[in-house]
Amino acid sequence: MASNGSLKSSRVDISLPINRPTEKGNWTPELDAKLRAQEASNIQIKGPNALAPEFFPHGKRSLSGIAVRAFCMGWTASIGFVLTALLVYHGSRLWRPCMFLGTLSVFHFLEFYTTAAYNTPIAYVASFLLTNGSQYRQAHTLALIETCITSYFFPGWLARVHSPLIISLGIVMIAVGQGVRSTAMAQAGTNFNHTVQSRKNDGHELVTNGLYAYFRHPSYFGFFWWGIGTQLMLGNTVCFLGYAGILWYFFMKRISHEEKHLIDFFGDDYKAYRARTRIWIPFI
Ligand SMILES: C[S@@+](CC[C@H](N)C(=O)[O-])C[C@H]1O[C@@H](n2cnc3c(N)ncnc32)[C@H](O)[C@@H]1O
Repeated sequence: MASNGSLKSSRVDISLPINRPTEKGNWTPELDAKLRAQEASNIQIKGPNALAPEFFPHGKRSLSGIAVRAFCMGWTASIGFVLTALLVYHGSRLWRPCMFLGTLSVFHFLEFYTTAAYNTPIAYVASFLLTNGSQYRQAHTLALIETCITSYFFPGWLARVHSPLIISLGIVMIAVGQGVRSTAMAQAGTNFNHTVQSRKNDGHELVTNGLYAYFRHPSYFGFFWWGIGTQLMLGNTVCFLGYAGILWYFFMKRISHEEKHLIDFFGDDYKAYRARTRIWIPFI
């Protein structure tokens, strides 16, 4: 590759796999060509051949940035779960923060993985959802602090309120929530976007099959119960109440906003879909 900085010389030959899922039903040769062109133009290159930032209108796709994050997620999850097993085996209460870090790493890895596998053109560094707003980071930091404090300083109290039944319930909620969310992202494919769309994109189709036949917002259902499950697993009382309240309020607002746009996009089809499905988050 020449280093004169011209756009032509900075072209890289990439052939990231774009799923051509005939089962998604909305795949046309035109859409395929458009997505491939978009993908090719959104690879971020560093150094003298770098494209200007305006070539990345939807966020960065730094391949090195993605590789580093995936590597860190893998290591954190592995160390977190191995330490959890060792600490539980030795009767230490400090398995909780390790398990939390492992669970968070799996969640953020799967956010990127499902996007990359089922909606390749919009798989950017941001798809890990690590920069999901300061309140999101604060919530997880507070949960980590609460579980460290209660595990270390209040073992007697924790032993009374945090029974194996509650821990098991939390783990089941995490597994179900994570499974539903990742499956929904896979089934919605190119119709799924981490950012609520206010304009209908070409090829955006109403998804009403798979999990969407039973849940109107399966990825939100999954995240809501996953989040509450993490706090049950950790034995956090303050953050359990905080997560439940904040997540409920957040999804209540978001769903009402998202559905207004979906009615604009799909009209009576969405109204009929809305009438026959439930969200399965209490009081929403
Ligand atoms: C973060 S995704 C969440 C999707 C859905 N609310 C869920 O929980 O699985 C947000 C995007 O999905 C789109 N979306 C939501 N429900 C949809 C459906 N049933 N069919 C197609 N697109 C949908 C919205 O237009 C929005 O841009």
